[in-house]
Amino acid sequence: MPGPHRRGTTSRARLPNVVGMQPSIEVTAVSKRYRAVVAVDRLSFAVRPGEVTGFVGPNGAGKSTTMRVIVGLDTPDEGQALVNGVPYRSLRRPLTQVGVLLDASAVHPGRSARDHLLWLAHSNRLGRRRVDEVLELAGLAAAARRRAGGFSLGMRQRLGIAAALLGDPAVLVLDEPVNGLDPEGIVWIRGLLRSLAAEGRVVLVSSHLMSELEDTADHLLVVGRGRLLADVGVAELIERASRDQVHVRTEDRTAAMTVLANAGATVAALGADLLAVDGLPAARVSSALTGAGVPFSELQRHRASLEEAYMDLTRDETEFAAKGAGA
Ligand SMILES: Nc1ncnc2c1ncn2[C@@H]1O[C@H](COP(=O)(O)OP(=O)(O)OP(=O)(O)O)[C@@H](O)[C@H]1O
Repeated sequence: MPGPHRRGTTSRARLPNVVGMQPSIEVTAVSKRYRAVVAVDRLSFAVRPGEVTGFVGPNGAGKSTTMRVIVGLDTPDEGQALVNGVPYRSLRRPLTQVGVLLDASAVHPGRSARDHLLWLAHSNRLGRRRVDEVLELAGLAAAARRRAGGFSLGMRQRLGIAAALLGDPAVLVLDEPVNGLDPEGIVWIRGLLRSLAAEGRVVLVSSHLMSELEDTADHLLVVGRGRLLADVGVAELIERASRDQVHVRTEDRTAAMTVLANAGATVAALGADLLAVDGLPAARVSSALTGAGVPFSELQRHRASLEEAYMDLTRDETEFAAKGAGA
């Protein structure tokens, strides 16, 4: 069984690898084209330490391409990406500075999980003890000697995360780490990401699961068609999307709709006895209904979910949406 993440990822008290400066990722005016496709379009952002930053956007928005540029696997046509102030390719012993999970299947299928990590550790002059630590941390200790080729998707993800943590890096770039994890694994990765950030690390994590990020991320970078749509705190984005919508429960829906429309609100029915009211603060909704003698049992300001906030933001940017979806 996977072990819980109990006490951070390192026995060291402070981050050892970025002396005299904060760890960072800085992307400046990066563009990347593949023939006719503009995958990334003059994208600029900086990722702050001490927070989990979610990297989100519709399919094909350019997230993986951007992450590949950050870790030197793709060369941008324009612009630059710096990690801890330098291009990734000029880092010495990169595993000790940047932990990367991009493609969890990129493991020699005939090698055991432990041998895979030993090989990586050796290439970066890291000790064997750390290999056993990260196997334990990722819940793979019991499977350490099994061939990685026989691993499930979730186990491969765990192995990829173990590899990313091997060098105790101050910067983490994780593409869809939740992919394939079971519910226990999802809880585990959530705790792991939060504690990595709490230790002052830079944690950039792409995901399609807004519900996951709502519980995990502090900040969001939203991209669409290669461009930056938002660079915003999760709380602020939800607050913005919540607008001033008020939900009212009433037995007399028709009368309530008439009264509120006459008071200047836009009203939509959400259910037999539930209304969504836009354009009127809660106090005015209450006084209008009370004044007209329309009974109601509940009245509360609606808090948008991160999913709703995200859908608002990306509605026009979805390149591969199913025809008719959301219409
Ligand atoms: N090696 C490549 N060759 C050609 N086109 C590519 C290549 N890699 C990415 N693209 C294209 O670039 C665009 C951005 O792709 P990318 O994989 O970066 O998006 P993404 O946001 O990670 O998508 P998803 O959420 O589906 O993983 C897409 O149109 C994709 O088809």
